[in-house]
Amino acid sequence: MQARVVVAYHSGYGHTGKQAEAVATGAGKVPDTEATLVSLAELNDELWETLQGADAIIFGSPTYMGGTSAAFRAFVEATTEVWGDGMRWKDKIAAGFTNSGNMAGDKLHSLVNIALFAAQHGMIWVGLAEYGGWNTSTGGPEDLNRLGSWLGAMSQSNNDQPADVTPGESDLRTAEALGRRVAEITHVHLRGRDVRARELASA
Ligand SMILES: Cc1cc2nc3c(=O)[nH]c(=O)nc-3n(C[C@H](O)[C@H](O)[C@H](O)COP(=O)(O)O)c2cc1C
Repeated sequence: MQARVVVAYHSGYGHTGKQAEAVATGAGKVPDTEATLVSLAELNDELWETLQGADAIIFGSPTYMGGTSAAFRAFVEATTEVWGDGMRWKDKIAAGFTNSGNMAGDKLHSLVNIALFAAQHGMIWVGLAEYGGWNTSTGGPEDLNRLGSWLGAMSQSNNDQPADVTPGESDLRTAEALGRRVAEITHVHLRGRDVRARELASA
């Protein structure tokens, strides 16, 4: 069975876009997974069709002033149409990621906001499930999940460097890990749903 994972992101200056690419790479590494990357810069019919066809949507936004970007928020508000039309994203798998300039930078607030948004749609949230890194005397910034986030994947980009340099390698590996996990969980979910439908049909 093919799992369709869509990574839907906004990025003002490319840094969250780099993270989004890594998330999609991770998802695409899981066999029988179709990983699609879509920008939320333009909310057109093609975008809505792609999102409707997804089994899982991984949402990404930069953290601006302690929350998701205005463009991401415009997308969130536009999804009320999907919600109002019979909760069409209900039971899709969801996850989230964010990038910002500071190590903390209030990124958690963006992830909480994205998780609440997914919950309002009746989606099933998947966290990162990796130990936190860079938290011992022998740890360092190269550790996986160096920013110690579990609700979703975080990455940090130096404010004075472009997206081809920052976020760094460990944050991109962390983003890949999220993509892989979401794809794996999506396969399990699809299989389970299939089995359950057959059980109910034969009951
Ligand atoms: C309007 C604005 C607000 C920002 N607010 C924050 C913030 O609250 N916390 C933070 O750590 N960085 C903040 N930054 C820095 C960005 O998060 C950082 O530059 C990030 O890499 C931008 O991602 P992007 O290239 O995908 O747009 C802000 C940047 C902008 C332009």
